[in-house]
Amino acid sequence: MAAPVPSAPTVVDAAPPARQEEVLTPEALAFLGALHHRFTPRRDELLALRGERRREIARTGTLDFPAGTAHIREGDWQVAPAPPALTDRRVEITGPTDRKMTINALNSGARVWLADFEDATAPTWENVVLGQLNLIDAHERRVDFTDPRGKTYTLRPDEELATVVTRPRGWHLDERHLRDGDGRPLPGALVDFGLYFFHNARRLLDRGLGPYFYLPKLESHLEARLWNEVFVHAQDLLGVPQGSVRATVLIETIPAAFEMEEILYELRDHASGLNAGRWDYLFSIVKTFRDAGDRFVLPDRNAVTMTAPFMRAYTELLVRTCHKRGAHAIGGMAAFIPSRRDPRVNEAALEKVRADKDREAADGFDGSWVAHPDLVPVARASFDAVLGDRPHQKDRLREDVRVTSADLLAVDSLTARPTYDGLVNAVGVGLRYIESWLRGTGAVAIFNLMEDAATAEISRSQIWQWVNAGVEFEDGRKVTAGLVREVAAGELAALREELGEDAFATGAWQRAYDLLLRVALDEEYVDFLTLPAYGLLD
Ligand SMILES: CC(=O)SCCNC(=O)CCNC(=O)[C@H](O)C(C)(C)COP(=O)(O)OP(=O)(O)OC[C@H]1O[C@@H](n2cnc3c(N)ncnc32)[C@H](O)[C@@H]1OP(=O)(O)O
Ligand SMILES: O=CC(=O)O
Ligand SMILES: [Mg+2]
Repeated sequence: MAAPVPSAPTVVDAAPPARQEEVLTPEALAFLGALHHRFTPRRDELLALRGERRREIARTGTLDFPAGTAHIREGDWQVAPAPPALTDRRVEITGPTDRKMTINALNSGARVWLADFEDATAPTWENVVLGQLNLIDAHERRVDFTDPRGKTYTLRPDEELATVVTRPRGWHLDERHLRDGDGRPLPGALVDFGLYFFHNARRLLDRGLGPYFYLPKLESHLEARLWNEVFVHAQDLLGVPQGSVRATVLIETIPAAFEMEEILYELRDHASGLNAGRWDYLFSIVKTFRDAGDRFVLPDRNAVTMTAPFMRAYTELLVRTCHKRGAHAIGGMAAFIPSRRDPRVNEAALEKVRADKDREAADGFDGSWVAHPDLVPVARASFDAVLGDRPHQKDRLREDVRVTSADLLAVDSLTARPTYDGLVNAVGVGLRYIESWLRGTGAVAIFNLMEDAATAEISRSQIWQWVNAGVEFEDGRKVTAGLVREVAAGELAALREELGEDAFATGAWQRAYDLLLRVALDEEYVDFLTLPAYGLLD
């Protein structure tokens, strides 16, 4: 008897954005249903495994390179050669997929655009559906747009456009507006991947490109294996040649830093690189070792730089691992945002980003991320200076790099301590970011820095960590839940004063305040702030 055909998911509780039917065609929904039927049970097991592993880390207080996969680390293998469009990746711009930013990013002069359904996007149904529509329209070259002021946006000629690499949501997030016959939501990761792949894979291949992805927030090589199985099955279902998909994996959790080789190995026929996702990485350190008392207490976020020894160990190991396996090593995001209004802020941002990109290029990275079009020339200059006409520097094997587990875990080598100002900043950033996210905007400039889901996770997790580790400031004041509430109430009152009653009331401030206190203070640490936040989103 033939296997039953999985039923297509249905859309529930969602006002349909214009042209939704072009994205959620019956065929596309059937494709999502097939992915969901086959892979969601394993996704669920892997999420449960994260919890088990975390409990084991809480028990042992440490992490190490897994003994069971030593043969992979010692083996002789390489990832598939990079396709032409992903051979020179010296500058990559990231950002959400709204229509204006889609055009601006594609036109920015960067080699790659990371089209983001993760850290930079609040996954409202409208953002999810219209983001996919904008990508389809961009690939169809019909994405022109006029803003409310009458400014028009059109795409540059093909050869000047960035290559699109789409980042689906992480494994942990569900898409509650798409449900199977039993009422279960589909994983957001499969929805974002599936819709992009279904609508664009063939068209991209016809143009000599391909369906390219960034994979976020992985915690183990088993999660990479699941992604690989999704790719193989999706390619089969659409009759697309195996190996068409290319994936760059973000190494942005501390458990994944111990499995870089294994992650590349699992994806080797589809892998095109690793990226050093520094912000989620810091969040993951706090989260993973949250029961370890004082040992993993990070100082104020702005005091932890990429030259801290444990951060450097992580990026050096990433470059070495990638180049040993023939993969690209892509650097991370410097959060300084240029200003077109304030030359002083602008110059300071350019200078800091320049230093960050210079260091990455000198360390052997093959390219790096920027958050804003005005930073593209800055990053390009840093990489041009090192690469010249070469598309990458994978021949720099960095065999000089030796990184031990102790190096990756040496957080206590930092001498800076948390400060009261750092607490005020964490509360202020957390509040402002969550408020923006709840209104549907997942990337914002706050205090001249780029803030997204990853950086906001650091803010709220640091507050949780400082309270739970009983941190004392230099003046002897202890970080308590009471102090955090006092600071948060002061911030909220100041915002109300600054914005005025009307603007304050039309924002989502009270909900943001309540949520921040919950995810920063609840005794039971919430794994991702976006999980409870999603329940408050349209
Ligand atoms: C930890 C991580 O995961 S990092 C990756 C995820 N985070 C991101 O991708 C953040 C990307 N960056 C952004 O979203 C934006 O740069 C922000 C929100 C930080 C700042 O944006 P704005 O306040 O609009 O900046 P600003 O006013 O200077 O923008 C100037 C122009 O550049 C455009 N722009 C700014 N950043 C981007 C971007 N990343 N992609 C495309 N266009 C952009 C703006 O749309 C604006 O266009 P316009 O002149 O046509 O209106
Ligand atoms: O996604 C990138 C990060 O730094 O987090
Ligand atoms: Mg991230």
